[in-house]
Amino acid sequence: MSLSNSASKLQAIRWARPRLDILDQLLLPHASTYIDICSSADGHRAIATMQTRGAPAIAIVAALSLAAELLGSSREKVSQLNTEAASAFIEERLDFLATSRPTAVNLFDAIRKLKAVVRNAATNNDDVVGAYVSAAEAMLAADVADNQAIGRLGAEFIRQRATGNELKVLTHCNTGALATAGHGTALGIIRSLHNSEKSLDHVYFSETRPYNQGARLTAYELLVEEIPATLVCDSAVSALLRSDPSIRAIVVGADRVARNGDTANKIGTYQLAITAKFHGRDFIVAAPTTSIDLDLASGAGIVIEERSQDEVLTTEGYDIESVLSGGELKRAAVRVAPVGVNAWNPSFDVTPADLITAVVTEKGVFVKAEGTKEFDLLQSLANL
Ligand SMILES: CSC[C@H]1O[C@H](OP(=O)(O)O)[C@H](O)[C@@H]1O
Repeated sequence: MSLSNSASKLQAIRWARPRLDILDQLLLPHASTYIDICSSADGHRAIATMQTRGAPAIAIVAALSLAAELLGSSREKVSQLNTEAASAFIEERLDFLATSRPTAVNLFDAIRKLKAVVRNAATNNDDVVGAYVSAAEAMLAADVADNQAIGRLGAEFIRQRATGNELKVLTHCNTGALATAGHGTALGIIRSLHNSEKSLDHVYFSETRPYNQGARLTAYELLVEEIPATLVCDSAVSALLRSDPSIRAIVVGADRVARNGDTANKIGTYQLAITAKFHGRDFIVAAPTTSIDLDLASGAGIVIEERSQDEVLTTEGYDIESVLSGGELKRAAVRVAPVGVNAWNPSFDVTPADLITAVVTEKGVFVKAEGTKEFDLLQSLANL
């Protein structure tokens, strides 16, 4: 069964039952190479090494990696188990996949839902593998639909609030087709703005040190989509906002949104929210409801992934000679900071709800009640 999940020219995840391929994002933008993911072990490794990344994509690759395994290498073994043992095997594999990265809630939301599907199938003595694979495939399709809804709703929201003749926005990290099953969240809003009556004049995007999701991945997506855009250093954003009043909004993704709207996202997001507030610009979080953690009252409890100090002490690039000569693409880490210096390298930070203008989901655009500093996303979703 082949599912078309591309809502843009780029497709980070390719699923054609029983085969899963992902775009190796460690090699982008200089090489576009798909790699086979045949098992939950392959899926775990691809997520942990960030060959695939982005909150929604992490969940979908995890789910489909186990589907590929159940239809492939583990098919024979699982077929000889009774329903209860097969269900237990699937749950054990899902618990393993849950250890791949800690911050994006989408992974844990997907695992919770998939376990419920399998337990239900086991209770009814149904085909647990078939039920699992169908549920994982449904997540792939749902994410594309969610992102297109986020794009449409977010674009409408920004256009309604835009003043002046020009509309420009800024985004951080990568939240596009490379971070999801297609179209994207924050970058999905930008795609929708660009595609609708060409109402978007320009996009600025930050390099997003130290992993450079912006300079490598968002740059690649915007070039492929031919969206007029300019790359800026993370440290240049405040000066840019001060110099260009037509930048009306900063739009970012999310890895985990708490009930009150506090949002964990790529490191650097918090200071973007501060500068947006100072310069009187909207700060918009784009996130599917699979990124909202309703069990979390605020952002205080969000686990922030710490990555190696090396990412800060060096600058990751590519052996440009081998790139230019068409040779094997090699990533090259050039040491910048002196040996012996310490570094602090959290992969995410938490932006307080007070600094967020709106949370755009596939189910609606949520804003804070007049005079309040926090959202009530539980109530907002319940009121739909
Ligand atoms: C829609 S992707 C959400 C989120 O994921 C990215 O993190 P990473 O590249 O480390 O997986 C970034 O925080 C995006 O905003």
